[in-house]
Amino acid sequence: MSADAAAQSATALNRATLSELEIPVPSYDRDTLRVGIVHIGVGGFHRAHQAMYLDRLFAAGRDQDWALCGVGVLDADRAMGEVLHRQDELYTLVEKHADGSRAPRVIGSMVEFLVGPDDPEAVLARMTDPAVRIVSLTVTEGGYHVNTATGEFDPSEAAVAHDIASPVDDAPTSAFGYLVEALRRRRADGNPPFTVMSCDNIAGNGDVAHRMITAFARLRDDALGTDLAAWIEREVPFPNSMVDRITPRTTDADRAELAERFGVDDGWPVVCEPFCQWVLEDTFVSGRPAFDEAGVQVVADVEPYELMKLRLLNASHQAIAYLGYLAGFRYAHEVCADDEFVRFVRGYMDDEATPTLLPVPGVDLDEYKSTLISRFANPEIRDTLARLAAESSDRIPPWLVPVIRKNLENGGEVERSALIVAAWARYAEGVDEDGAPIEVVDTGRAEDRIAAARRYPDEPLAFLEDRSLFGDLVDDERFTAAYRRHLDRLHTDGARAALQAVLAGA
Ligand SMILES: NC(=O)c1ccc[n+]([C@@H]2O[C@H](COP(=O)([O-])OP(=O)(O)OC[C@H]3O[C@@H](n4cnc5c(N)ncnc54)[C@H](O)[C@@H]3O)[C@@H](O)[C@H]2O)c1
Ligand SMILES: O=P(O)(O)OC[C@@H](O)[C@@H](O)[C@H](O)[C@H](O)CO
Repeated sequence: MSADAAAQSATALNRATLSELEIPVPSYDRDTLRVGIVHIGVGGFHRAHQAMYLDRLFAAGRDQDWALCGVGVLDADRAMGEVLHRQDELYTLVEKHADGSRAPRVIGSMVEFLVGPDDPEAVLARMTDPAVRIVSLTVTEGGYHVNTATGEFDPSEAAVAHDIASPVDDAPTSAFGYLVEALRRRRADGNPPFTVMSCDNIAGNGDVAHRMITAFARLRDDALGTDLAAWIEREVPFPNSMVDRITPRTTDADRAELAERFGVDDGWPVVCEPFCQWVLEDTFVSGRPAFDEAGVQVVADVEPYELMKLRLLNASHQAIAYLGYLAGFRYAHEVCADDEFVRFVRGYMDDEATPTLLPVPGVDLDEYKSTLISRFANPEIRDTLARLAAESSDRIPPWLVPVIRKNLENGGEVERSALIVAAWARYAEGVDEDGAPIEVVDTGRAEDRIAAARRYPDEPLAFLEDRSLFGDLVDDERFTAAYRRHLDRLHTDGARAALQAVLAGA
């Protein structure tokens, strides 16, 4: 049967067709689930992670009053809304194993999806329902509006600026706008607040959410003459968490494969690696699902785990992304099939990232790092370097710059980190080693990064001069010497030679 024919004969996923499917489907009665969590930012990751853990709990007959209502606050989220509405909020999660096998399963833990721009009052009504006790977030690093130079709240984005100044009756347009207006209404109604549970890749994600959301509320208090910020500060918990599961963007090939191999016609399945981890701090105002019974590690202090993950996994993704792209690769697994790149990444992990970590209870770091390399090398995941190289200004400053600063303070090594930063600068020029254009994706920063990168060679440190991204790294002679040497080599000899020089200790 041709791919087209297979797709046409596949069964469209929705509640009426569940019993016809030949893959695992929810074994629980979704009609008895009740919404207890609103999640803002329903992309691939949330659907591969938190929604999957809840599906596991429901399948075990637990906690049926903690079902999910997904919310999108951006116009772009309409596309997800259309697919999920058509499919009764069901979707397929496909785990891709390195041996080519697949573990697909229909996830049923989301029972409602609301698009903010279409019906803001419906979103607020759900968020103010006392049955909702958690609002969770995956709104990307940029969604927290942190000024990377000062670490303070940056109110300049249009949607946020609108929500700070608008009258109470105006519809919110940003995630923070919805959160703070819902909390205001709950307090006015005499109801307890909800817990705000960030699941983004940010060190101290709960603490950052806490500081940014209260700063937003303070500015709104100033505009409206209210006193909500102090109440939020006092009453709303913001647990920290470390979240992990490599979830690439869904492609048409993924949709076609699901139809051909498993007979399921799903408009927006999620594909991911088999590995999954969630380490969560136990601070909730009105309870939580028994996440720990679904495999979540509930701990008192998340910090050692999140530093380990962000500095070993996410910063290594940055190492792979720019150098790998410039060397001609397009996928993470291709880079990790190359011995020189693997030695480089492992060297960064061992000699630069690891000395900056805290002791991590119960984790063998050597094994963790080896597992990371094999996860990156899974050829079935097909994680694109373009995904890993996007939004660099939100990623290098929080993940790699703290490693560099710590090593500079302690006399530690910075050679590999300096090459990673130089490779970002070279990549940001927007032209690859064959003269082909590179699409530099860096929301709100791309133009400025490209312009700074292109000031090379006249001003070799121009890219580093932005203190909002790099702090005072540009003033450190040891770092700038390494950075300049690597940047020169990237231009004269290319990414592979620059990497080989570091491996050779040159
Ligand atoms: N994909 C992964 O491998 C992975 C793994 C661990 C953690 N994460 C975390 O999850 C986040 C999302 O990743 P994804 O793969 O789901 O991406 P995605 O592009 O599939 O989805 C992103 C979601 O965030 C929403 N969003 C983006 N900017 C927003 C903003 N300013 N305000 C409100 N909503 C906003 C989008 O509408 C969308 O629903 C990442 O940025 C990261 O912090 C991702
Ligand atoms: O999703 P981001 O923007 O936080 O970062 C890109 C990747 O490093 C990230 O998505 C990883 O795949 C993920 O953190 C693995 O758990």
